[in-house]
This record gives sequence, structure tokens and C-alpha cells, in this order.
Amino acid sequence: MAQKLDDTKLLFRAVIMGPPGSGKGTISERIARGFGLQHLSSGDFLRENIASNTEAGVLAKTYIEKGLLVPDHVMTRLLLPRLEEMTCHSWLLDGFPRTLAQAEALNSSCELDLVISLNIPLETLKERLSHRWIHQASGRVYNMCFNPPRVQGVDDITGEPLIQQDDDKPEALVARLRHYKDVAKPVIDVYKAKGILHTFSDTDTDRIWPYISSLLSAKIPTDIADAQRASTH
Ligand SMILES: Nc1ccn([C@@H]2O[C@H](COP(=O)(O)OP(=O)(O)OP(=O)(O)O)[C@@H](O)[C@H]2O)c(=O)n1
Ligand SMILES: Nc1nc2c(ncn2[C@@H]2O[C@H](COP(=O)(O)OP(=O)(O)O)[C@@H](O)[C@H]2O)c(=O)[nH]1
Repeated sequence: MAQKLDDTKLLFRAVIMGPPGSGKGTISERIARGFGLQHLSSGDFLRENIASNTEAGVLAKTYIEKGLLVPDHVMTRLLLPRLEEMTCHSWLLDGFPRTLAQAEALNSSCELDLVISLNIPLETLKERLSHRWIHQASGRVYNMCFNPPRVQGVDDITGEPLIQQDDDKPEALVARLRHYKDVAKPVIDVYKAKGILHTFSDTDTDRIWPYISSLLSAKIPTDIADAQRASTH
């Protein structure tokens, strides 16, 4: 059940998990638009902190530049205070928790209502990521087939050039996926045991989306979704 703060306000807290390229960002945008949950991307937080040179951002950068995961204590120090500020918002976390230690830290700070886990075939992930282009400053994501920019190679909002990330290349991807599986499995097991895990498997986001949408429609009362939409727009 969503956490009840007072008689009128209900909050809904969800996490979306999945390997690189599984569509977390794409689906999170749809959930944010359709249900008014605030989309909190840990990758975006990291980029913001790096850009504004915060202590955690400077530290995180040293790991990201080497292609490493940012240590748990840095991630939790960055994310948890931000979540604690959002006492009046329903949110969807994307990219956090990645490890069991992060899941335990999150668990001690708030109660989750739902975890969405995306289970997408390896070949599909490779294919998608080979066509993923991003606007580095904002993290906006495009796919040359699925959601191309209006002008090829250029960000829709800023007009700046798009780039392809090195770790989206097939040779790097296999190692990333292996690492994801090892690290995410215990996290998924925890959420399964809590009875809040919902797994979706398909090759197409557009085929998964109706199931996620009906699940959320059933879990999030309409008045909360309307109130959240009104407060985020
Ligand atoms: N909990 C997290 C989230 C992010 N990162 C770091 O931040 C980078 C960018 O994160 P994100 O934008 O989530 O992108 P990816 O890890 O590339 O994930 P995906 O391909 O699934 O979007 C990651 O590569 C990783 O170095 C991290 O260490 N720990
Ligand atoms: N062809 C295709 N591309 C998709 C689909 N869903 C998402 N994408 C694209 O695949 C890439 C990975 O999706 P993204 O949402 O960034 O995944 P994340 O890494 O889990 O956040 C992006 O370029 C998306 O635009 C789909 O159903 N089909």
C-alpha cells in the first residue's frame, strides 16, 4: 500500500531496474508523463553534481571516468538526502539501487510500493544500444530507429550535437551486462521476497508499456495521479 501521510495525501514510491538498454529511461518518461511520478535518475543526479562540482560530484567523476561504478557510500550520500527532501512527492527511481548495499540503505530510509524489473533479451539490448545516441549535457536519449531526433545527429531542445557512448559498443556491453546480472540478482531477490517485484519481458517497449500502464493504474488511485500530475506540470 502507498504510504499514508495524512488523510488527504497518499504517496507512491517505485523503482525501475533493468540492464543497460532495457528501456528504463524510456519507460520512466512515460510513467512520469502518464502518472505524474517524479522521475529521479541517478545518472542525471550524478551528471548534475559533476557539472556543479559538488563534493560528491567531484568524487563520483573519478570513478565514472574510469568506467567504474560509483561506490555505495557516495551514491547513498548523494541520493538519500534528495529523497528525504521529497516528502510530499510520489517518485520513480531509475538507476538506484544498483547493489544490495544501496537497496538496504534505501530500505532504511523509505518504504517502496513497487519495483519494476525489465528483462530484455541480450540481442535486443545490443541492437538498441548500437543505435543509442545521447545529448551528453542533459542525458536526453535518442534511438536512430525507435525515437530519432527531429534533425539527424542533433538534440531536439538545444540543437547541440549528439554523441554515442563508448560503453554502448557491443564489446563493452557484454561485460556490463554480466556485471549487471551479478550485482542486480540479490537486489531483485530482496524485492521478490517483499512481494513488490513485477517483471516484464519482451523485445519491444511498446508491447511492455500497456502492462506497466495497467499495473500502475491499478496501484495508483486516480486522484493521486491527478494531484501528482498537477504538481509536476
Ligand atoms: N547507482 C549508480 C548509477 C550510476 N552510476 C554511474 O553513473 C554512470 C551513468 O549512469 P546512467 O546514466 O544510469 O547510465 P548507465 O550506467 O550507462 O546505464 P544505462 O545504460 O542503463 O542507462 C554509470 O555508468 C555509472 O558509472 C553508478 O555508479 N551507480
Ligand atoms: N528499437 C527499439 N529501441 C528502443 C525501444 N525501447 C527503447 N529503445 C531505445 O533503446 C535505447 C535504450 O533505452 P533507454 O531507455 O535509454 O534504456 P536504459 O539504458 O535502460 O535507460 C534508447 O536509445 C531508446 O530510445 C524499443 O522498444 N525498440
